[in-house]
Amino acid sequence: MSEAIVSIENVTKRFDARAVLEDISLKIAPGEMVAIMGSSGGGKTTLLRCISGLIIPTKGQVIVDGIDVNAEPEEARRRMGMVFQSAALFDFMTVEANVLFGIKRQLKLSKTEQMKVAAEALARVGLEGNEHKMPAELSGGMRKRVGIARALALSPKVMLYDEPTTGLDPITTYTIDALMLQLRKEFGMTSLIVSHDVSSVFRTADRVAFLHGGRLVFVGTPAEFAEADDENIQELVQKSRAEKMSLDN
Ligand SMILES: Nc1ncnc2c1ncn2[C@@H]1O[C@H](COP(=O)(O)OP(=O)(O)OP(=O)(O)O)[C@@H](O)[C@H]1O
Repeated sequence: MSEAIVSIENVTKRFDARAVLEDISLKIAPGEMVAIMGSSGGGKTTLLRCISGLIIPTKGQVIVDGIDVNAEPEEARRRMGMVFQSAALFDFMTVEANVLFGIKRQLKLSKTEQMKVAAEALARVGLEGNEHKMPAELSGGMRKRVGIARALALSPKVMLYDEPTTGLDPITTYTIDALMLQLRKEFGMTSLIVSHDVSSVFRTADRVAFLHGGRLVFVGTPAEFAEADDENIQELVQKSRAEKMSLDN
């Protein structure tokens, strides 16, 4: 693998005495799309939070673009864009104001330049012309797009997506998948995607990492994942096949 842009090194996280992550190591190459899947309570969100610096591992470290996330959290966070499950928009602000929020805080730009960066980010996610709408006026898919635009506006090298397609219908899911792939094609964006959605993962991910009980029990391509000899993985794959068949009929 070329030099990793994200390097998770022997990360253990305990809450009180309970280990929620146990000795996780994973290297992600620039431009790679890696899905983090797993059983409910397996530790996916906790791992994403350790990577983003929102929580500090009990042991081990995370290096993002050469920066130790625990030692220099602000510097590391500048390299990462976080897209939250609920999109986490401010409901009392317009779409444009939501995207401008991080730009104003993090980028030293004139007002005109700030507006230009926000407009470009909204255009990249296909939301031009929606600047003055309120979040309540948007569909679930559009809200996710605003969340992506807000992260994208700060030009991160790595995007962290927490369940980007949960709660979306299959067609909207498809458009969000296409958008994540487009960002890789255009900017070589590295992505870590926490997901439960096997179909979406198969469309987008280069590799799948599967967490069970806080341990990384599988890392491999989607094709290897589909054939993996692990009962929790097979349960998920079979469930997804059954859902797909019922949708097709
Ligand atoms: N701040 C916390 N304090 C104590 N326990 C926590 C905390 N955050 C998470 N946990 C526990 O850690 C375990 C893993 O949680 P996590 O949210 O990372 O799992 P997950 O794989 O994302 O689950 P799900 O798919 O259900 O969202 C759970 O048992 C959870 O209760």
